[in-house]
Amino acid sequence: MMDRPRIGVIIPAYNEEATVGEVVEAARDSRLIDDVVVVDDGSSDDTGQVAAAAGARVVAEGHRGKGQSLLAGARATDADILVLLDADLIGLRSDHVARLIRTVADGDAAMALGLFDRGPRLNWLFLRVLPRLTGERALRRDLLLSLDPVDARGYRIEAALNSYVAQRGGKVRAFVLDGMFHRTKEEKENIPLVGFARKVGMLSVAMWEYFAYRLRRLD
Ligand SMILES: O=c1ccn([C@@H]2O[C@H](COP(=O)(O)OP(=O)(O)O)[C@@H](O)[C@H]2O)c(=O)[nH]1
Ligand SMILES: O=C(O)[C@@H](COP(=O)(O)O)O[C@H]1O[C@H](CO)[C@@H](O)[C@H](O)[C@H]1O
Repeated sequence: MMDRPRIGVIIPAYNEEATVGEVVEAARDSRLIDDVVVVDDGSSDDTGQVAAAAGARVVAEGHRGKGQSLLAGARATDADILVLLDADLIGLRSDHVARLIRTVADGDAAMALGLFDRGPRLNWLFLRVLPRLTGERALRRDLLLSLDPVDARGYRIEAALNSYVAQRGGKVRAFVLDGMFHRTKEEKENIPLVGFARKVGMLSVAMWEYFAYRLRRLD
């Protein structure tokens, strides 16, 4: 019988003590997981302690940005397939994680994308019309590590992966993870306007790179 692929979960986390524990627990509840790595990206709160208490392996090497943290997590495991999860998710369930894994493990797609549940109207828009920049995805570890680290920096990594996989003819399967959403930046910041400004900054980078990557080939 062929050995089954080893499955690793990589969770980049920057000051996510409020939610990282539940995300780790949802990942560990899925019997398919061999390794859960939280990359503490220089948090000033108890993110690392909360993640370790929930049963994750914690990698902490200072603050680098989201994309660089995901790559550090991918290098810290020998899993064949990786599930990438944000640390600020609310309502994540083990069956959500299992669906992401099975989509790739069963050969149905090279990359699976799990989108927030924003309600029927917005779900259609985010699934069918808008760039699918979700942080919840599954793909082979060697595919992620073959992306040029320059293209993986910060918030551009999702846009880069979308183009990188598409340019290689890889199939992408996207679906809504019912009932799942996240703590928004407005909720994370003491001053909601600061959170909104951070969100605009993040989306500006992601959207700029999304269109830039569509215009050039990623090696
Ligand atoms: O410099 C950063 C910025 C973000 N993140 C993590 O990347 C994920 C998504 O980031 P964010 O929450 O800023 O994006 P949003 O969820 O608002 O789209 C979260 O787990 C963050 O903790 C990180 O590890 N380092
Ligand atoms: O899901 C999305 O379309 C965007 C924006 O979601 P919100 O407007 O913050 O609810 O959030 C994603 O964008 C970032 C940049 O690509 C990713 O890093 C985040 O993980 C992802 O949540």
